[in-house]
Order: sequence, then structure tokens, then C-alpha cells
Amino acid sequence: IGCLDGHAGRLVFGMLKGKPCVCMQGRFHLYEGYAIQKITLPMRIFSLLGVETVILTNAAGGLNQDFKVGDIMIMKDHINMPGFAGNNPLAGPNDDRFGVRFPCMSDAYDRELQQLAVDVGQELGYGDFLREGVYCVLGGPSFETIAECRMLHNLGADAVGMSTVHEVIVARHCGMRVFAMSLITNKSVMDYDSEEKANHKEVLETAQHRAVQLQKLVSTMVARMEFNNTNA
Ligand SMILES: O=P(O)(O)O[C@@H]1C[C@H](O)[C@@H](CO)O1
Ligand SMILES: Nc1nc2[nH]cnc2c(=O)[nH]1
Repeated sequence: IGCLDGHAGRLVFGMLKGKPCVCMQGRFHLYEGYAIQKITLPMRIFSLLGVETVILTNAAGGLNQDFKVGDIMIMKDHINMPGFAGNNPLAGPNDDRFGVRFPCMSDAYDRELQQLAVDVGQELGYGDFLREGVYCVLGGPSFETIAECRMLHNLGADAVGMSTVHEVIVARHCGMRVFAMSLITNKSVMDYDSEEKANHKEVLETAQHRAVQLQKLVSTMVARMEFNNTNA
């Protein structure tokens, strides 16, 4: 597991609300210099361990101007920007033991789990900061320019980050159910008059600020989840 600022580098096994879980405290990123297949290897290991459902979280910049710092965005879809340039974790010979050569991605984000998150979020009183939207992944580590933010927003992205999408692709390839959400840790800078600057300190502070609510959302969802993945 990537061990860097904000990523503890631990793999934690245990029971959550009576359900067996394995949790990655941290992840690998493209910007650390790893091959994309290495970044996503944990998903295949989870599949081999018998994991049925994957819940992914990330920190992201808010491109949607209605979003505020501290909002939690349920991911309904993604834009795989490195994939446009051929950097896809499934590139290379297909291992048929895991999944098919050409996996579908239009159903990547499980609709029932998205609805569960909305329901649980409402019950917990999180309605004011729970959103849904499209996440775009870039390679990082540099944050986006103003022109890039404008372009990504015009392309239909609501949030931008440096992770998750590759993991989703590999998890879906091997038939796991996927739910993902972004914590909007900073507003993407869209205006040349703005004095704001994306920075990792703000990312960590916002993550700290919302940590308890995110934990509560995830643990309540896990408590309500059905076993037996019929969605593969
Ligand atoms: O692993 P995620 O996508 O949550 O982390 C993002 C990308 C960088 O590690 C960091 C930038 O501040 O947040
Ligand atoms: N690419 C990108 N990743 C982030 N992670 C947290 N905030 C951001 C951001 O503004 N841009």
C-alpha cells in the first residue's frame, strides 16, 4: 500500500457491523511511478479472497460550481483520462480467470448501492452535503491548471482526482460490486482572478473534518448491505 502523506499504508482485516471486511488504509497512485497493473493488484487479491463488494473513497477537487468543500459526492460515473491515452489497467494479455477481454463499464457503479447511500445519508442528516456526480481521473501529482479545470468541467466532470477509476475497472472486470464516493476537499480553480490555490494541506484538513461522518456513512451502509453478489 502506498505509504505517503495521508496514506497510512496498512491493510486491516476485521469485522464491521458483523460482516467480514478488509480495508486498505491508503492506496497506490500512478504519480508514485508504479505501473497501472501494480496499482490495481489489490482488487484482484480481494476478489481471490472472496470479497463481493468494494467501497472506494477518494479526495477530489470540486469542478461543479454548486459543490462546496466538505461535500461528499456519490460517484455515478467516471471519465478515465489516462485510458484515453492507452493507460488502462486491463491493457495487455487478458487473464480469462478474472474476467472478459472487453468488460462493460456503463454499469460500473452499482445503482442499488448509490440509492442505499442516499437513503442512509438522509437518515443520518447528511442531506445538505451529500451530492452525486462524475469523477475524472488524471495522473497527477501536479494539480490542474485553470484551463484544464475548465475543460474537464465542460466535458461533464463534477470532480477531479488522481485515483479510484483504475481500481473500479479492475474490480468490475472480476465481477465485484462497486460503490465509490469523493470527498470534495477543495474547489477547483476556474477563474484567472481567483487567489485560491489547490494544495495538499487543505486536502488533509478537509478529510480530517469529515472523517467521522464518512465512517458513519460507510459503516451504516455495510450494516444494511445484503450478502451474495448477484450483480457480477
Ligand atoms: O488517494 P486519493 O485519490 O484520495 O488521494 C488524492 C490524490 C493525492 O494523493 C492527494 C492529493 O492531495 O489526494
Ligand atoms: N487532481 C486532483 N486531485 C485532487 N485530490 C484532492 N484534490 C484534488 C484536486 O483538486 N485535483
